[in-house]
Amino acid sequence: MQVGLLGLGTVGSGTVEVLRRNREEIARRAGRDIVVKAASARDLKKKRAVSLDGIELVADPAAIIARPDIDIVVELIGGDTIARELVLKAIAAGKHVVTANKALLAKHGTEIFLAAQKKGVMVAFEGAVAGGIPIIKAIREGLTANRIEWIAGIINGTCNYILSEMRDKGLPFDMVLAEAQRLGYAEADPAFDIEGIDAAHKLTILAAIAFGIPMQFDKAYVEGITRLTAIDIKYAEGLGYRIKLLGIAKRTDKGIELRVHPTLVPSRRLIANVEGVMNAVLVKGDAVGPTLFYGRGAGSEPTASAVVADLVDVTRMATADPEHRVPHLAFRPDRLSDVPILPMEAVESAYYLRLRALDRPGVLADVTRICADLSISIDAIFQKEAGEGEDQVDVVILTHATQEKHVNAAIHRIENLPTIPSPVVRIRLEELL
Ligand SMILES: NC(=O)C1=CN([C@@H]2O[C@H](COP(=O)(O)OP(=O)(O)OC[C@H]3O[C@@H](n4cnc5c(N)ncnc54)[C@H](O)[C@@H]3O)[C@@H](O)[C@H]2O)C=CC1
Ligand SMILES: N[C@@H](CC=O)C(=O)O
Ligand code: NA
Repeated sequence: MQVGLLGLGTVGSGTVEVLRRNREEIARRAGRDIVVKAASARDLKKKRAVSLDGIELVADPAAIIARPDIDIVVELIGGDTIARELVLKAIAAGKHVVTANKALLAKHGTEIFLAAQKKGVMVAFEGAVAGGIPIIKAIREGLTANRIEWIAGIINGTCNYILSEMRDKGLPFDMVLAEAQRLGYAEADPAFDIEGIDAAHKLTILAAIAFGIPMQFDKAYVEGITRLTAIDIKYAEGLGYRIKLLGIAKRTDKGIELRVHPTLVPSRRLIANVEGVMNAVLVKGDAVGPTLFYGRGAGSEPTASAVVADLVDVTRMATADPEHRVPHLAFRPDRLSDVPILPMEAVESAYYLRLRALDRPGVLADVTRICADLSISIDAIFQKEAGEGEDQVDVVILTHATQEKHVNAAIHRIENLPTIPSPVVRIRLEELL
């Protein structure tokens, strides 16, 4: 199979390297040689760590799509503008497409998969979610007997790396983010990572293949890690929890929860101990029960591992009748469900609340009364010691599961108390299993 590669950055160069190094083994698996014939790059003269011997370098990615000798176009440019045009162009030209671009699929997946279905070509995207972990294949094929109940995952390597390094080494946020960028983990615009957007792109894709719903990125609740403070990480640790950026997709009687936010997870859970760039995805199926998938979620060769696996899959299935291929999103495109995505206020979770209170009698009574009025059941309440010479104390409350709208109402009332001078910190808490 002849491959045309669009983009020779972190993942593109890893793909060239893995294909070159494991060429023979890959050919023995795929039944045919898979070779990169041409690649497009913005800077043709740039010195690269990877050997490009035998690969024709061109500036214009559209020229690669137009070549009749290219069977598969691999899109590794990123973003959802040029990449969308190129992917649609490749499909229209009858090429199969492999991409690791979650932003593109979460926003334009419906259009892209429809175009591919009409043209009878494949669009493979294992690299788009949790890097090297074969989670798309696992959910779409390995767990296909199950009614998936929920998914909870650490699906952004950059954020997990930042949280781990802040907690373990006490390093400042900005310094760790710069290191994640240097290591090739972060998106071109790292705001996509730290604001939770990249995790929401991936969660959108996971929810679609798990529940048989259309991609609905615009309905996902997205909260990143930029407002997390060292003090909450420390208090959580003291209470037996770790804070992780989780993507959660869950079926309920009323609809589907689709949410990305920092989450307290009991420290004894396996997923709480996933550190650095590693990702982990918990999938609960009705027949299999809980399953956990773990591995590198970002970086050059881990992501290339998924891209090359897709190339092998496409090579194996290229001559098969399109009707007999696994559907792109696991479910037949004409059998998608219109079950609604729940607004965040309707979601149920437990909560960690931290308030800074004036050290006066009756403050705790006021706060607990507000919670009781709103039927919020308190699991534990801790008052931290005031610092030397301070007349304010931190109060930490852990609640039982309750609807988010009740917690928001309680926070509003607590913040209006004269004894509470600053905003209440709210972090969701999930026991998970
Ligand atoms: N870096 C990672 O760990 C992972 C990245 N991804 C996804 O893979 C894709 C690529 O990511 P990276 O390799 O990290 O990005 P990158 O920024 O390292 O590489 C992108 C490459 O595309 C080139 N490019 C940009 N515009 C171009 C154009 N018009 N024509 C030709 N080339 C152009 C750039 O010069 C750059 O070399 C993105 O969609 C990203 O979200 C997915 C999983 C992991
Ligand atoms: N920026 C992403 C790269 C992989 O998808 C991440 O940090 O996880
Ligand atoms: Na993957």
